[in-house]
Amino acid sequence: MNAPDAAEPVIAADNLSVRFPVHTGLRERLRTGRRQLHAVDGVSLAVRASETVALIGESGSGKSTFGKALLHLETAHAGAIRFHGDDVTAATGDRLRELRRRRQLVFQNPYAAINRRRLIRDVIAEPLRYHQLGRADDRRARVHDLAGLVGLSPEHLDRYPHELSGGQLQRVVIARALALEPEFLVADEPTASLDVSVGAQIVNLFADMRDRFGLALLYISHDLPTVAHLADRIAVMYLGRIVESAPAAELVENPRHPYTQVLLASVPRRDPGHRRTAPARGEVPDAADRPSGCHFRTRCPLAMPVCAEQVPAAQVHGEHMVACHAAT
Ligand SMILES: Nc1ncnc2c1ncn2[C@@H]1O[C@H](COP(=O)(O)OP(=O)(O)OP(=O)(O)O)[C@@H](O)[C@H]1O
Repeated sequence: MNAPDAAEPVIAADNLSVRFPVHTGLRERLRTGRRQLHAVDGVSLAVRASETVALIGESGSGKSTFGKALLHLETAHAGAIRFHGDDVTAATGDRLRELRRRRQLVFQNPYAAINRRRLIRDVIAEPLRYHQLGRADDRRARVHDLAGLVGLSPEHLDRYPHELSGGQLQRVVIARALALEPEFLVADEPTASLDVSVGAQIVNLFADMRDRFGLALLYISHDLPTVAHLADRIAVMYLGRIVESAPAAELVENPRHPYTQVLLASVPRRDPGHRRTAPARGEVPDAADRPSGCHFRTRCPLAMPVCAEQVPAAQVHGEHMVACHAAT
């Protein structure tokens, strides 16, 4: 077997789309036909080993749906998912089972991810038992190692979930996700239910685990300051589409899409000379009824007539992509 190519993404989405049916009354269905909500609309994104790509955007922009689609937890309606270059979009059976081992999810609420009636040691051992890995003794030793790795002490293992804090429980979920030595991890707002300082420790733990195991990490968040430190690249999503992506420092220093500028402007800056962009007007439109052309145009301070008529093409300058008619 050839050595893996470091530049080859662990996982890549090519023009991936996910749609959901919109349930409407019979009269409307007869008038307009069956409607669909385009939660993810032609998204292309790749994550390499030891790399963190952050996906940011307001609630409802399709971030979680995209992350789940990469893990085969939502069905892709169009486009492809590649794992180490292989098209795995239609994987089933043993291949899908193997892929499930190699790709894991940590999501927002650790309480919802854990069976409350099991001891912590059994929670962490679940995937090892499910995939029938190792003998009972080996699994016991492995659970101890995993606990140490994520900063839990051996005493935590003989407790029940309700005896642990939110931060400790999120460490349990991370240990469980790492048990099968995945190559790709989706972290979906993993600090959203935690205090700021505990959340910061969890972010550091993700960075540690990424570096130690060479994980490809997709980190989903609506919090730009958090991801600016953690991520190598940031992609900004709005109503199903990536509107801008760039290396993290470049995106923060030189945001080119008005939506990214608005997201950054809502973050307090220490620099007193910093000019604030006007906040985006109004609410995010209904995802089942997106504006024509550029979906952001109804809230955009720079909107022009062309924005209603044409979907902006992706402009690529080096590693910086922006899809906006007004971006120069
Ligand atoms: N199972 C589903 N059935 C129907 N619509 C769905 C389903 N899951 C998500 N949606 C819709 O798809 C759109 C994208 O949702 P998604 O949860 O992916 O966004 P998000 O950016 O992750 O938001 P949040 O930060 O609130 O989780 C939303 O309009 C949501 O209501």
